[in-house]
Amino acid sequence: MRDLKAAPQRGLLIVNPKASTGSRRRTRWVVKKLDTVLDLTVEKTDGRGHGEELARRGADAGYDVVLSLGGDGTVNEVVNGLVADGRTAEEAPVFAPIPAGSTNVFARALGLPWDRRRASTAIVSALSDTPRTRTVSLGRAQGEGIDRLFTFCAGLGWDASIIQKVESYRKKRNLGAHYARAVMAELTEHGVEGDSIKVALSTGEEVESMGMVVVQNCAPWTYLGALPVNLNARASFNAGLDVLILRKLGLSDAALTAASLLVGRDGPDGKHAVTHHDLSRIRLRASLSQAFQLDGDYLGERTELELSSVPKALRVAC
Ligand SMILES: Nc1ncnc2c1ncn2[C@@H]1O[C@H](COP(=O)(O)OP(=O)(O)OP(=O)(O)O)[C@@H](O)[C@H]1O
Repeated sequence: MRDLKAAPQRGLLIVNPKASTGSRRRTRWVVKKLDTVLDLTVEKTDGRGHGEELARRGADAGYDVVLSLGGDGTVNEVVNGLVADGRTAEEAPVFAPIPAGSTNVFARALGLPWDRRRASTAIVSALSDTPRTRTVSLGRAQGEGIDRLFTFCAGLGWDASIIQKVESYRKKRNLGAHYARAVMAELTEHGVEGDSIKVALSTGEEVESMGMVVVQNCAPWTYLGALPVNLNARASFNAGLDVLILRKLGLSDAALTAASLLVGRDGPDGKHAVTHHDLSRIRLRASLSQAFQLDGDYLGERTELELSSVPKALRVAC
């Protein structure tokens, strides 16, 4: 086990220069701040997958702390690189996410401020005199050519189709309006008829979803601006996975339920949607291939997936 040593620890900052709220000036500010407590190396990502490769190399090279400066896509890549090759939380470097995306769900779920300056200050304080870390769970998605960890959520069906649409709109500002537009577009395109997704829980229960299954490793599922969207409000880094299963989509009021869940107005009502808490495993089998998302990134279509909880998988400074 590699303990946090007295400063300066060796730190690697992985920067996504294309992250939606990043800039060279902001990166310089963060680097200067981190330099006060870390013997810091800075690396920039040059495209998809590079963050994972840099983090894996950083873990192999024995860095004490690896930080990301980017959005949740970069967080996902860096985390997958850090715990690659079966590294335990004790063997991997401590991780810290500095927000530079538009939503930054993982960092905010850890209690870090959205503002990167305030988040950097909190992380510097966590890494200073009395190193402060916590160990969090991760989720793992396996099946049909995928084996990846997720930090906050995975979804099959409607929510992933909506994320695909929001990504295609490309403009990152006014995310709330983009979500609302995507929900309406999804309703217009597919109506209220969802495809069947069979959900087998580690408790032995089996439930059928008509159109949407959202799995969370922590709460909230996402934010619309400052508003947390809590599909599974009890989800926690200290427990297994939580799941929301949309049960019926055959009626217009069910479509409204789905829409209001996705834009964060209401929690599940038990009739149209149910939730299950603290599960070690969830198996999904869809009648037709469905849109799939991991940590808010659309990853194509899948019919069969297994999602499992990896307890105490990663140490974070926050
Ligand atoms: N140099 C680069 N050029 C283009 N894309 C990159 C580069 N480096 C990383 N990426 C990719 O950009 C994607 C999105 O990055 P990230 O999540 O950090 O920012 P974001 O899109 O602004 O975040 P959010 O979705 O929260 O707004 C990641 O999947 C990553 O692989």
